[in-house]
Amino acid sequence: MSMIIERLTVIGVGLIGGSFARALREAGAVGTIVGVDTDRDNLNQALSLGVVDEITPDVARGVRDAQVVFVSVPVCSIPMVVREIAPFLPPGCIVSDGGSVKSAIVRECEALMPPGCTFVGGHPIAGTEHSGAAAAFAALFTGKRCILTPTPATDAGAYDTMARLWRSAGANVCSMEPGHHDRIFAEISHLPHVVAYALVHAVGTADVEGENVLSYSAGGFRDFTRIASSDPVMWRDITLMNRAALLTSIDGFSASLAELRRRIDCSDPAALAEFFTIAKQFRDGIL
Ligand SMILES: NC(=O)c1ccc[n+]([C@@H]2O[C@H](COP(=O)([O-])OP(=O)(O)OC[C@H]3O[C@@H](n4cnc5c(N)ncnc54)[C@H](O)[C@@H]3O)[C@@H](O)[C@H]2O)c1
Ligand SMILES: O=C(O)C(=O)C[C@]1(C(=O)O)C=C[C@@H](O)C=C1
Repeated sequence: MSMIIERLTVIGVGLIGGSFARALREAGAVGTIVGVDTDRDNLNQALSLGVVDEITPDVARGVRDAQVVFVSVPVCSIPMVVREIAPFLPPGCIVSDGGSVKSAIVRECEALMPPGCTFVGGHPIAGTEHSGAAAAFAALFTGKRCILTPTPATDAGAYDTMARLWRSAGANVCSMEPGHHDRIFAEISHLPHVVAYALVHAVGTADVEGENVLSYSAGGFRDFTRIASSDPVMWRDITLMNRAALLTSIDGFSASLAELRRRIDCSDPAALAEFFTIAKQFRDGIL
């Protein structure tokens, strides 16, 4: 793989920013990688683990001479970080992100770009429940989707550079309108996380004759709730930023749960088997 850019700055060297850095280095797609993070311990760890080549807590110094700045912090902080770096961006710099919500970020960050610089929204559809530079690994994006969310304001060359970087990180790149992205991921990603957190909350506080119910958890509960171990700040921000679409998804889920409850309450075997069969067919179809 040939080099695509000489200098990349990653702001937020956690699971996603660190994995992007590791994957690009392994592919030989970047020269120097600079890491910026507000968590000094995490930043030092990123350097000692070889995730990045240089570190600084100072964003102005961090973006100096960067061809691409990749912002990978919790979604509500992304526009704030972009506002902070905007006066220091070198001419022609591309700013991109890995945030799980797109409409508000793309709208606000595009408006913050100085003349000659371009914002390209992005979202890799891969992750784990772990956080920080130590959790980052190069293969995270291999064979996974990365959605870019260009608008009429997006420079074609900048889009092409981000698409090439993500492909060299192993991802399959596609593009999507930001609002459409947010409605889809409210259903397929944000709703399951909210349901998993709610389920663990309910079972964790359930009182069955004073027993610690969680101590009886087995494969089913553990498989279903892995994602409830994800970072609370990341999910606080996602639910706040995609509030409207997520509330619609929660209403759809509540109706589905209410319908299942009704069928259980009626002790109707055929209606229950039908409900479970339809859900099983959907689930088997994605394996
Ligand atoms: N974890 C996933 O499964 C996943 C998947 C796809 C996209 N994302 C998105 O990627 C982004 C990062 O998530 P992550 O899982 O890598 O989180 P993470 O907690 O592993 O990393 C985020 C890093 O950002 C740093 N940070 C926070 N605020 C900062 C600021 N203002 N300036 C500089 N650094 C700051 C934190 O110290 C941390 O090291 C989020 O926007 C998230 O929505 C996450
Ligand atoms: O596998 C996980 O732990 C994830 O939650 C990853 C996951 C998801 O599949 O919903 C979470 C958030 C993202 O924005 C993209 C991917």
